[in-house]
Amino acid sequence: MMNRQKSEQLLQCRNLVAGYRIKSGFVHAVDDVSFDLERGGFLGIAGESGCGKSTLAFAIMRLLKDNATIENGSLFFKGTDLVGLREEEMKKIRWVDISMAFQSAMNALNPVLSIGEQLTDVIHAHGEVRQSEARDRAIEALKLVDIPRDRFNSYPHQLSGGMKQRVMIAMALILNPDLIIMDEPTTALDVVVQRTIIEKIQELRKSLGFSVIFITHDLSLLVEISDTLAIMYAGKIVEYGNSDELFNMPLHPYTIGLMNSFPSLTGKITRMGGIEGKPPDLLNPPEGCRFHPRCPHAMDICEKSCPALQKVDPRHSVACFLHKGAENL
Ligand SMILES: Nc1ncnc2c1ncn2[C@@H]1O[C@H](COP(=O)(O)OP(=O)(O)OP(=O)(O)O)[C@@H](O)[C@H]1O
Repeated sequence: MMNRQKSEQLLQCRNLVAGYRIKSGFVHAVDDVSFDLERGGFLGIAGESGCGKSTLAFAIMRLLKDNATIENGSLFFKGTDLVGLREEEMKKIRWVDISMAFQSAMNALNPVLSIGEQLTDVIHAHGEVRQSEARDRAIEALKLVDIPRDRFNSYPHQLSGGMKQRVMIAMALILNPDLIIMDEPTTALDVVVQRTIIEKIQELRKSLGFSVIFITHDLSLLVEISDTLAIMYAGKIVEYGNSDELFNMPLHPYTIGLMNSFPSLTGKITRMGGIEGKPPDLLNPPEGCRFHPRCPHAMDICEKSCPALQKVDPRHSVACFLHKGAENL
């Protein structure tokens, strides 16, 4: 992973459509989503619960639930479209090139296996490796996240929540992937532990060179830690771009609503608020812009037509008719 060119694209998601088939129809969880991720980059994806963040993450891993499908679009990872890959090919990429730290470490770790066994299992599952070597690599991975080797034989219940989460990160790192997807990795932890873990992730990212997609409902956290931000609303990216720029000049009324609801940059946030109403049912999303029923600036056109994500400058895009034509400024 050394000597990478900073501007090289690692992942290009194009017009991705994914969702769930249920008796009453199709749940439009990810609808025409596009974004880019550079090697070594840190993309934050924010949005309220149910807006499709986890579906997007699992679509990239090709680990969608049985009733879910990718209907359209592409996911170019190092030039290969993951969408078209057979499962055997995807198995060679999953965990090796792209790994994931799941939402809740409490449930993701196997309670009856020691953390050492769980880490070495990942290594053995992806190649012929002697037990002693797998053990050394597992201890090394634990060391990266500041877990001492004498914890190798500990069971998950013997560890604190923060330690379990760091074990999950060690597991995601163990095969030296290019991309780690983190889905609410610190949400269950208190603020101090959360901050320590995020600092650790940033430090490792700089030394090892992997890229991160960090998914959370906590936009105030993302603004601090991401290079690039994507704001999702009801299955769509409504605003996308450089984090500082988006923070200093949010354009979409939804992003502005989220920014206005920050309690503090360091305080604990339990849920995003500050916007009247609730997100739509993705089984029957509203016509036009999906945010229009909640938007304080909705115009006639917003009810009829869905605005495309358009560049307002090279590092900032928004999907909103209030900014239609802004690309010509
Ligand atoms: N197995 C399923 N069958 C049908 N619909 C589903 C299924 N799983 C998720 N959904 C729906 O898909 C939409 C997107 O869900 P998703 O979990 O991706 O959102 P999210 O933003 O990650 O939310 P959270 O932060 O709560 O995890 C929601 O409307 C959800 O109800």
